[in-house]
Amino acid sequence: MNDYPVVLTINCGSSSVKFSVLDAETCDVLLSGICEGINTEKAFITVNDGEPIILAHQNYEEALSAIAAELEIRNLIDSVAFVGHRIAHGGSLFSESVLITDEVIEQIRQVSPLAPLHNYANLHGVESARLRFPGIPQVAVFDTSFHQTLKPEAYLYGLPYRYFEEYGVRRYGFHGTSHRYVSQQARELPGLESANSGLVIAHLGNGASVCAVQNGESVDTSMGMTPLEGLIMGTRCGDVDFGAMAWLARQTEQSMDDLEQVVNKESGLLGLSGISSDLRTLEKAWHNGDVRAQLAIRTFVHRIARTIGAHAASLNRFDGVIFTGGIGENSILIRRLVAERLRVFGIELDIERNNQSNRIGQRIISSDFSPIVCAVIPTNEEKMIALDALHLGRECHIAEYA
Ligand SMILES: Nc1ncnc2c1ncn2[C@@H]1O[C@H](COP(=O)(O)OP(=O)(O)O)[C@@H](O)[C@H]1O
Ligand SMILES: CCC(=O)OP(=O)(O)O
Ligand SMILES: [Mg+2]
Repeated sequence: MNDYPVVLTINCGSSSVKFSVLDAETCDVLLSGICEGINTEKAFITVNDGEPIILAHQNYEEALSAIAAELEIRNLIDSVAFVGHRIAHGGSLFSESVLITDEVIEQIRQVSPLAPLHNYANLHGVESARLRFPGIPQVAVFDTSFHQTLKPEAYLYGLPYRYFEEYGVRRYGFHGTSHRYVSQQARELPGLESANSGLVIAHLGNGASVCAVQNGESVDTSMGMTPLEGLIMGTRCGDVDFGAMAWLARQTEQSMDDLEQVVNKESGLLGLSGISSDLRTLEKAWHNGDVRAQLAIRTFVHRIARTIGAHAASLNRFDGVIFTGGIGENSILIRRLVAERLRVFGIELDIERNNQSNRIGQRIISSDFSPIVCAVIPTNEEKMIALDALHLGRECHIAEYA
């Protein structure tokens, strides 16, 4: 290991690659950035909230090359001692983070058809990083791990039980690294300090899910066997009546593969609005009076509020609603509209608190009279990934020198 080791975290999302470089001793963030607009018409990299730089190509390979170039400029490339990767789906093979080996890569590949928008992107990140940092311990941190505490009544579908027994058809849940981080951070907020608390966390990004956390453990979540179930997302439809899909298949003679493409890539905010999957674009259109953008946003909000309400019923007590993810952290409009739909719980936002910028970090946004605390907690999946990478990576170094 070199004198000033750092850990590089790579989080390949469905439309972005987030990365961070953390000091391995102090866990201070030395550098962080994001490549956005992957698989869209314009991709760019932003480092340390600086000016965005346009990328020549809008794919993951280009994003990873740009990240490596930024490390080189800052003489950090040779200091990388551990790499941590976000992997969306670990299936039933992985219930916790693991050191990446050829066998682990093969196992991740096996479950990848269950999260096609993510796991293949995640594996791209793993393969590029292994080439670039040979011999450096690389660790996989799974979105599904935090939800291993779900009870059968929360993870089973109402299908014949033999499909679970013979084919492993069950709900797994995702965004677990984010829900884990946010639920830990929530204990720093007034009113939510108790270890005995019930939270509903809404991770609203391009992918979106709700999680019910009782006493620090995930007890229910809106995504299922794949990251398609639950909320309406950027391009994913979320819950849809299977009967409707069967009817559509017969009417339009589309194959299962065609429809899988429709529900994953052509639906959600994009499909409803016909404009964009990006909420920033839709908010502008909303303010310009675009009817389809307004319909898409209202439908998105309806589903979020309904799902938060349903998840409250999975808790023993209901203390807080926490917003996180790109939309949850930044969209004043979405938080306001969701909270208006949750008045049935007595929830009341404070307008000024809700209007505060995400730059101030975690904050309460409910009024002092709200019986349920509402808050925004900026997620930090990178920190959780780095901590797991450090832990497992150090064990690996110790074993090497033993
Ligand atoms: N200032 C903002 N106002 C409203 N929406 C925002 C803002 N910043 C980001 N978003 C939205 O956040 C979403 C991306 O969330 P993010 O969590 O980064 O996605 P991913 O799932 O790719 O990790 C996009 O819909 C984007 O429009
Ligand atoms: C796999 C869960 C998910 O939807 O991730 P994303 O928010 O990065 O798209
Ligand atoms: Mg994300």
